[in-house]
Amino acid sequence: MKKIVIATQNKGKAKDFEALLAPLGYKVLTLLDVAQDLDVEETGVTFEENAILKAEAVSKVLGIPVISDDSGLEIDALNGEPGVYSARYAGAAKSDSANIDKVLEKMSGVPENGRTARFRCVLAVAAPNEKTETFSGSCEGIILSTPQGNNGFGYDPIFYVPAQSKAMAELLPHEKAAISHRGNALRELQQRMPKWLDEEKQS
Ligand SMILES: O=P(O)(O)OP(=O)(O)OP(=O)(O)OC[C@H]1O[C@@H](n2cnc3c(O)ncnc32)[C@H](O)[C@@H]1O
Ligand SMILES: [Mg+2]
Repeated sequence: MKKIVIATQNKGKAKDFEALLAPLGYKVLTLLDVAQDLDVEETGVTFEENAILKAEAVSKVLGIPVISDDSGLEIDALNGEPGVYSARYAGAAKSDSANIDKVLEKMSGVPENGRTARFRCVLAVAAPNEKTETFSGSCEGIILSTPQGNNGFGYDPIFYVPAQSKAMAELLPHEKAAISHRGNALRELQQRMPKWLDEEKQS
C-alpha cells in the first residue's frame, strides 16, 4: 500500500485524511506516527503561510514529500475570527470544548441570518528540492447555538451544513469527506497533482 505523510499532530485531521485517502489506496501516516516531537511554530498570518511553513519544515527534517494542512473557521459576525487562530482561540491548550464555548459566548444574541461562517483548508505539498505547491478548499455553514453530534473534531458540533441539513459532527466520516473544506482542497490537489508527487506513489 502507498504511504503518505500528513504533517499534522491533530488526530481529528488524521481521521479526515484516512476517510479521504484510504479509498484511493493510501495509508495515512502523521507526525504522531513518524515524528511525535516535531512541532512547527505557526508564525504566519494566513492559512497559506502556515501550511507552507509546516510542509517545508517537516519535509526537510524527514527528507521525504509531505502534505500539510492549515485550516480554520471564519465567522462573518466576528470579522473572520477565529481564522488562523482557530486551534488556539481559547488559549494555548488547544481545547476543542473551550474553543466552542468561546465562539458560542461571542455569538450569543446573534440571530440565525447573521450566523454565516465557513471552514477553510489550505494544503501545502513539499518535497526536498521541489517547489512547494498549495491547494485550497472551503465549506459554507451556519453557527449553531448549541453543539450537536459526536463525530469529527474541533468546531464540527457547532457548524451546521445546510446542504446536508445536519451539523458537521452528525455526518459520518465519508459524508464529511464528500463536502468538507479538507475534501474540497484534496480534490483540488488531485486535479493539479504535482508530477513529482504522482511519481512518488509508484515507489
Ligand atoms: O497544525 P496541526 O498539527 O495540523 O494541527 P492544528 O489542530 O493545530 O491545526 P491548525 O493549526 O490548522 O488549526 C486548525 C483548527 O481549526 C479547526 N478546524 C480545522 N478543520 C476543522 C474541521 O474539519 N472541523 C472542525 N474544526 C476544524 C480546529 O479547531 C483546528 O484545531
Ligand atoms: Mg496547528
